[in-house]
Amino acid sequence: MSPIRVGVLGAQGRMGATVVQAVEGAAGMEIAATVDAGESLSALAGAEVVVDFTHPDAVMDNLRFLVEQGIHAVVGTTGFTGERLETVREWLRSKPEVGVLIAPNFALGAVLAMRFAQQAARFYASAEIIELHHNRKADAPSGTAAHTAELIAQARREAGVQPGTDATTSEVDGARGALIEDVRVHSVRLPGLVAHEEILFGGEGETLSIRHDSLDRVSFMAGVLLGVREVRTRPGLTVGLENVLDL
Ligand SMILES: NC(=O)C1=CN([C@@H]2O[C@H](COP(=O)(O)OP(=O)(O)OC[C@H]3O[C@@H](n4cnc5c(N)ncnc54)[C@H](OP(=O)(O)O)[C@@H]3O)[C@@H](O)[C@H]2O)C=CC1
Ligand SMILES: O=C(O)C1=N[C@H](C(=O)O)C[C@H](O)C1
Repeated sequence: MSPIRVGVLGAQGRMGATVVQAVEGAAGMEIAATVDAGESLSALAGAEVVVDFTHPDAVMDNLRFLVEQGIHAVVGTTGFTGERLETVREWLRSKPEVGVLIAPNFALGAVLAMRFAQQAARFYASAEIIELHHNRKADAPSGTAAHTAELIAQARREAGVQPGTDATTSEVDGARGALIEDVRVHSVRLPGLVAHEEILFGGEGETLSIRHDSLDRVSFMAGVLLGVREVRTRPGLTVGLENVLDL
């Protein structure tokens, strides 16, 4: 069988460079093209699957090009709102054979942590998230933390659980974090960190902490390579690696 021809968008970035190395070392795939900021997307025309780790401001234009060209896409770039996802679905209506996989986090442990948090949410009215990242990260909160908060909020809604009480009446701006739906998310940025998330639940006389640490960007690669292999057989939009892992 001929190797999967993979294009990488953002190939000189922290994630893109790691993806190029991973594809080069993987069986059954090869690099078809790499594109960075300021370069023409047309170089990707010969790729079967393109991996995008660029910037929230760039990713929608990239995706529109890929869908129009009939190229499957595996996207790790953050910044996907419900509205953006709906736009991608709209583009895919005229290209039903194209697969797009968008995942806020490709690390297995992060995907499991999100699923465990989703399972725990109906048992605990009070939940807060702390995400910790390197200080070169452009967006806050992280896409993973935002997605985790949405999953917790959705699980509570489905179970009819109201968010827990919080007696704060006086607050320095930002001290209680950002609200994603009804879940508070706190963002830490420090050199030395890679990507970390702690999901905290509080109940009667107990707390539950679910923590995941990516200590190296290699932690994302098994998920990205799985996505590259699977996206060709999954037409339409898939959001979250959990769907590919059948979790
Ligand atoms: N889903 C997941 O598992 C993960 C997701 N991410 C996400 O991936 C994204 C990238 O992260 P990271 O690699 O750390 O960031 P970097 O800034 O290191 O890399 C981004 C790269 O993309 C380039 N770029 C920007 N715009 C374009 C464009 N229009 N076309 C092609 N290339 C472009 C940048 O170039 P220049 O510097 O010149 O602007 C840079 O080289 C972020 O949104 C991050 O949150 C990160 C890790 C894991
Ligand atoms: O920018 C990063 O580094 C990461 N971004 C993603 C996010 O925002 O969730 C995934 C991971 O946390 C690393």
